Amino acid sequence: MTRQTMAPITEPKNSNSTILSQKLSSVSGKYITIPNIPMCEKHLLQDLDINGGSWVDSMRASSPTHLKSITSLTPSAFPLELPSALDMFKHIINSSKGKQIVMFLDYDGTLSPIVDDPDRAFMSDAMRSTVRRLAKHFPTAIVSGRCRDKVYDFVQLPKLYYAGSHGMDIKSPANKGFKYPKKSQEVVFQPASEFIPMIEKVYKTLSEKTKNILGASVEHNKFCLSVHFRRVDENKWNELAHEVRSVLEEYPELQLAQGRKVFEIRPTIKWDKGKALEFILESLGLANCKDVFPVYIGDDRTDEDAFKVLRDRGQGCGILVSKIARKTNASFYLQEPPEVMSFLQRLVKWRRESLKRRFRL
Ligand SMILES: O=P(O)(O)OC[C@H]1O[C@H](O[C@H]2O[C@H](CO)[C@@H](O)[C@H](O)[C@H]2O)[C@H](O)[C@@H](O)[C@@H]1O
Repeated sequence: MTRQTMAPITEPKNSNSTILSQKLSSVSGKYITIPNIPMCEKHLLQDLDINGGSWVDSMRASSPTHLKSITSLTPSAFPLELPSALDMFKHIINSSKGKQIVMFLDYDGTLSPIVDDPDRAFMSDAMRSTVRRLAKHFPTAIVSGRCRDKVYDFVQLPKLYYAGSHGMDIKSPANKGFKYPKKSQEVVFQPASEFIPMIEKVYKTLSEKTKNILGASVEHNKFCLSVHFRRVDENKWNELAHEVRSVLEEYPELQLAQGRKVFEIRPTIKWDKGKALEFILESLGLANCKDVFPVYIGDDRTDEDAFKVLRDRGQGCGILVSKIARKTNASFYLQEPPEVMSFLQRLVKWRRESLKRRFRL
């Protein structure tokens, strides 16, 4: 199944990737258009093991309190034995030698702590100033499930790429600053724009159907929706999942994924945070470059698509933010946002020192 839409441009890396290879081109100075972003297989509640009884287990599994922490596990019990990105900092830096580092940062749970109220997931001033300094040295993108405007309001830094709605809404900075490659282009990219009326309709229906479930909330993320159950009593999860499933059965064009105590509803197009990463590299003129070192830091299941892209490309590294042992395509872990901040600060420090050495300042 294919659709006519705006899309990028990267060479398929494997048979699953059906994005057409096409040179970046500009329409109206800003938009990139190519036909045919394919639809992907629909995932519904049953795909999440949420059918017949086991779906509450799946909802429960998105709660760290039900899982073992990395530190409580012996290495052999933690199959991937991920090393800490802080412990491996020198190794990461050595691997990036002679390459252009490009930073990709998830927002919730990576730059800001997970909190009960999604509207109050503020990042600290210290984290903001760390990201500001980071972006002075490396092209930097925020990649989030939230809608782009909302994540921008939280981050408030103009010289970054922002990829909202799980990568379905990408905008480059107007004024990039000197750290961006000369070849980079200004882009706005929205591959799911035709789904806006449908998302609007489902938002209204789901808000209505869940309004009597105490603590449930539906967040409108423009090209996708988040149904939150962090504040819903566990004995109401069954009812909530039933409502979500009954609505989505009417919309075969929408699929469901699960994040951290949240159902993520999005169009069934083959577009995700991994594709967003590739798109941004392409718009920076770095997609086919061997000397690029993308670093993607994220905590969510949706970030796995980006980790996998890096693993498949054999470039850069994925860093999972988690205190919880889980299967991942990331190469390293950091435990929580404060560790993310330490890692980013070390990166800035290392970069400043190497510039000083180079220019003997
Ligand atoms: O891709 P991200 O930036 O990580 O966004 C994923 C979802 O994050 C938000 O929800 C999560 O964080 C909330 C605030 O800490 C928390 O209350 C919720 O339980 C988490 O799932 C955001 O509200 C969603 O819209 C994003 O899709």
